[in-house]
Amino acid sequence: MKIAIASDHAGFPLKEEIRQYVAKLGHEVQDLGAYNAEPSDYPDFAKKVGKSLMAGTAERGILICGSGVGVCVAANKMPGVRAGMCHDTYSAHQGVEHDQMNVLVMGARIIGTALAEECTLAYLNAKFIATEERFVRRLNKVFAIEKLYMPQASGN
Ligand SMILES: O=C(CO)[C@H](O)[C@H](O)[C@H](O)COP(=O)(O)O
Repeated sequence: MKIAIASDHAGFPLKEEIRQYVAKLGHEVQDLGAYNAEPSDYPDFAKKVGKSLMAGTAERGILICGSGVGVCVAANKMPGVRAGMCHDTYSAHQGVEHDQMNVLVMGARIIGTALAEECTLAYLNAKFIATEERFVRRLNKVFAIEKLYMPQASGN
């Protein structure tokens, strides 16, 4: 898969580990920064990953900041982005299977590298279960909210 990854300065060290891990798994990784640990602003990086998803140049995203909260809030302001902060493997795969999460968010000040890698693997291997009518029904309600409050949203 094509994976867009980004972080702010706080997420930079973990982003570097996860970038290498995702590449080792055989995915095509787009590293959208930060490229060093100089202080930076998390919305700039959330926007880069969101734009990559909206343009279709990436199928999934990974965002990392200090706690995960900042990039998660910012990314979810963009149409078509369904970002979820996951620091456990259950949420990391269930978020895709039930909710079609397309951005995995983690906090570098919260989670260690080994668990972050396991969450990343669970996320990347998971697929939305489109055969479950209730998941599709709920997702369509999410699209409806997006259409109502983000008029430019495409709904996918
Ligand atoms: O972790 C965050 C809060 O959710 C932010 O996204 C930033 O990473 C954090 O605020 C950075 O903190 P710093 O004190 O500026 O290093």
